[in-house]
Amino acid sequence: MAEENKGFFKGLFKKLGIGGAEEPAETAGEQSVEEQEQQERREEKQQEAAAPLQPPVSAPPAQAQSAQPVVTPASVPEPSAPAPRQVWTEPAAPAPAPVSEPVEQAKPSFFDRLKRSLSKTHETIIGRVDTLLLGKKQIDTDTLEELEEILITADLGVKTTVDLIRTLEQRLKRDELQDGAALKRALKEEIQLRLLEHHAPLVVTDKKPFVIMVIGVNGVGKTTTIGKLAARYAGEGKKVLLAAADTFRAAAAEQLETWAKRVGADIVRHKEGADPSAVVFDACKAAIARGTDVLIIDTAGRMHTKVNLMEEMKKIRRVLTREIPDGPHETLLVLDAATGQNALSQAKLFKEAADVTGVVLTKLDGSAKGGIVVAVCHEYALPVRFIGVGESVEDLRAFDPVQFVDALFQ
Ligand SMILES: Nc1nc2c(ncn2[C@@H]2O[C@H](COP(=O)(O)OP(=O)(O)OP(=O)(O)O)[C@@H](O)[C@H]2O)c(=O)[nH]1
Repeated sequence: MAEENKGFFKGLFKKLGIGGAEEPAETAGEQSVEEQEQQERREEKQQEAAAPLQPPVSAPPAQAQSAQPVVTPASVPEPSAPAPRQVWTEPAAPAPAPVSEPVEQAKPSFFDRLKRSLSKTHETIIGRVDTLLLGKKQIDTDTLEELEEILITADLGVKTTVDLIRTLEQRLKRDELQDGAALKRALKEEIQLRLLEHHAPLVVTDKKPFVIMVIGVNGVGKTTTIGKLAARYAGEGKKVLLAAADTFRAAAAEQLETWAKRVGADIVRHKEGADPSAVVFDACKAAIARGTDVLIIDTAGRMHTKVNLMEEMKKIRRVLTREIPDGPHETLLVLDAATGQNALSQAKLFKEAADVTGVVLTKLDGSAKGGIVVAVCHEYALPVRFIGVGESVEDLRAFDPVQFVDALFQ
């Protein structure tokens, strides 16, 4: 071996702390091919043994401490064994990417989720408005006429659209709509104003129990909404009782029971087909006796005519007010936003039949008909209390008109 190589190996093994046993055999002449191969294999093994000890440089400290896929003991070098350090001069191989380590993604904010949920509605309204305004140098009455058509077909409702266009015409006369951007700004402001006009969040007072009666046709998301509301109030430390007064479908009570267990609420339920009023009666008694804070009543939505609906509602109210004279404190109508104009007809029917005090619009996620929020609110002067943007508990949110319009226009 050349003299400088010997020096090099000596230095190397000294650094590795391996000692003379590992030193290449001192021979008078050159190493044999076999010896060289053995030497190379030894060095490769040393490098392999050293590599897993390299900390994954890219892993942030928090992750390194978090629950990681457990490394089986077999692959962990003995803690007492002197760990050979990797010092070989080969270009350092990048540390293996920690592919198996779950990278904690920052949860998108609710505003981002709302924006995503409204993306189809955004396309239906704002996308089409943008196309209309593309290259337009001047805003005139023709532009507003075309805008009117867009808004009506985007489920804002005829009454609300006509009202919006009239206001925009006045603003046009006042020279406030010089260009497309100004028109878009004005449209946003006017929609926001109409939503704010009737806006009122649901305030659960300290009446014991505070009674929320939930109504709406089947399939709109009533039971899911009740479960989410129960989770919200139970999360605030309130004692919640659910009344399964939708006795037409066994699965409805079961679904409610699952939610009750999940969120730690009480439930009163009868057999399938029982009288809904009897369930309400028992639930009221139980709520009073147990000192319940919030009593939420699920009702069936299978009354196809207004007369039936009114009769059923009257009966439930009669029983309820006998036990809790000022109840229900909130009659919450659940509407499926994805049904567009149907939701609007339901709002009309239920408002006349059931003294609705607030609305929940569910399934805004993935629907192109989110414009219905504006129509329900403005046309029927009903406050939208909550919106549903998905199936999980955190997907029911108190409605915020400013945030909603911002998310819609962005
Ligand atoms: N994507 C989405 N799905 C929802 C939302 N709210 C409810 N759902 C789903 O809509 C379906 C119907 O919901 P339910 O709560 O059973 O509706 P319901 O009005 O109680 O129906 P009945 O019990 O038949 O009267 C379920 O699959 C829910 O998970 C929402 O905001 N977004």
